[in-house]
Amino acid sequence: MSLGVESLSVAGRLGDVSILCRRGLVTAICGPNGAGKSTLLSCLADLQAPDAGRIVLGGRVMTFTSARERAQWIGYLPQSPEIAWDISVEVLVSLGRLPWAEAPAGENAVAIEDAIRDMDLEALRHRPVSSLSGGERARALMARVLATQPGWLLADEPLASLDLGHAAALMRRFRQQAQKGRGVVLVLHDLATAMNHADYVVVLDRGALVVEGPPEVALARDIISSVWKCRAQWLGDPGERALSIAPPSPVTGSALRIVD
Ligand SMILES: Nc1ncnc2c1ncn2[C@@H]1O[C@H](COP(=O)(O)OP(=O)(O)OP(=O)(O)O)[C@@H](O)[C@H]1O
Repeated sequence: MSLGVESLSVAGRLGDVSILCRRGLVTAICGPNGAGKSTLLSCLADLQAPDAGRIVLGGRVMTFTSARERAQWIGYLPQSPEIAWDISVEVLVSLGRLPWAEAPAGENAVAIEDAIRDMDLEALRHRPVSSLSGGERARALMARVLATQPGWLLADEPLASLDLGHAAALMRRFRQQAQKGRGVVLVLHDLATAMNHADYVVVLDRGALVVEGPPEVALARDIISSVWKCRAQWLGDPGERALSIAPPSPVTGSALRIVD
């Protein structure tokens, strides 16, 4: 089943964008600051009504009978999530099971434990969220989304606060989620992560769709040059690529890649 938008417009932010994401795949949405990535993701999450166009799930206009049903289908991690109460990590993660409150208690407990383990939060489970570092907090919020086990996982810059090891581990989790048949859609600034870990890449610029396709097509150096205004070069082998950005003066380049 696919999730996408058809001719979507949000005044001043997105214009006439159409894309289709597929379950079982990791889709990355890339683009410079202000390109409309977060706006697109929040529309896919059904949290923002477009001015024109439609959001489609399985080929039909996306409609849910209740907020609970939407939460069962769509797990969403915003770019700057807020935590309203100073609860413990374990309680925060367990909130991810609210959409499945009627599921057997054992099933909910397993989902919560899996999410806590997957995000390396065992040692922090009893800590109040106010005492966590930025990256620990980000992992706890991601665990809450994973605990829901929704049909679609939508995450806006999920790696932004994570160290290298936790970022690599989270990308492995996203891959596993896709292999379980879920749809995974990530806003990513790190183009090497998108190149190495996404199956499909959507590039936005100034509210418009520039290109979509396999990473090597959508993130080709001429596209990086025209969209990000950088002279860039891919190094290494497929799946382990690093992006070298040419400096303004011919001194040195720099490259960083995350490899499993
Ligand atoms: N609430 C809002 N009201 C008006 N304009 C907004 C609002 N939120 C975002 N915008 C504008 O819409 C455009 C797209 O914003 P969006 O947050 O979707 O971009 P983005 O691609 O996610 O950017 P970034 O990489 O900086 O997070 C930007 O020009 C932004 O300034």
